[in-house]
Amino acid sequence: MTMGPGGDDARLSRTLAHAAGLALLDVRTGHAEGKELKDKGDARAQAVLSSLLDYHRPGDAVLSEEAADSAARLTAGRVWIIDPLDGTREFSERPRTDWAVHVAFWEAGELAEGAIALPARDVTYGTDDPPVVPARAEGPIRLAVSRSRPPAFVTQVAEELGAELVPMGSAGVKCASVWLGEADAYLHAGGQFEWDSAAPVAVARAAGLHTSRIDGSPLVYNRPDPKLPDLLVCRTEFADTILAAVARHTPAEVS
Ligand SMILES: Nc1ncnc2c1ncn2[C@@H]1O[C@H](COP(=O)(O)O)[C@@H](OP(=O)(O)O)[C@H]1O
Ligand SMILES: [Mg+2]
Repeated sequence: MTMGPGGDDARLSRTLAHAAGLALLDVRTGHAEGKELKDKGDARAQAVLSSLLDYHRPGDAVLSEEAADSAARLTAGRVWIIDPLDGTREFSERPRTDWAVHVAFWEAGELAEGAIALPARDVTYGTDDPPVVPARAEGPIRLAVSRSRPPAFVTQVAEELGAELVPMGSAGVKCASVWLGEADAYLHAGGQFEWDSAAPVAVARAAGLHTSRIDGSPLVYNRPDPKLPDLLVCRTEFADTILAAVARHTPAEVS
């Protein structure tokens, strides 16, 4: 852990996510629509995160959805993995609130800290103060799933489990729905990148949730190829049941 300007790494993750979130809210008050609004949001949030990281942690490497990748991160001991705007589509659809800023900190082989801001809901979750997962009410398993491109195999798994699908945008918001008790699991396959899940997975782990690939193997970050196409984040009591159901359905998205 590094203490420096901006506090320790967990505290800095929160500060960065919150600051980029304020900038995104400002962008959203403008007149831009559609692709122009998405592009402005991506660029502004990237600029805020990049300048704050340059100032607070000039020696650290960065992997961002919105910046050129550098091989330097593969030999670095400290790497920030950021998605300046996750749920870009939903960001451009005012007044939707299911979009997020992801800031994760990776150190020596493992996700160490992270924060995710949901600016339109005026809340930031972080490993510095992990969410407390509420007790579960009775009822069918609820699976958070992409609202715009739900993987076909998730529908098959849901049918087998008698589960309900809860569609929403943003990987981060779907993970948050699990620690908030609004869903029991976020199941995804078919494509994603490390920045889509790093910060939400760091927070989910700190909250005591199960996090893995859909074959049950560990999620590994800061690899040479940042593709990380599938994941399961869920309440621990459902991990075995969901992984077993997934194993009975070969996802076309990953076959
Ligand atoms: N099949 C796929 N291939 C690549 N990225 C995907 C994907 N499905 C989802 N994602 C990414 O995961 C994030 C959440 O998607 P969704 O809301 O559909 O669940 C989005 O990130 P961005 O908004 O940062 O691009 C989206 O681009
Ligand atoms: Mg994303």
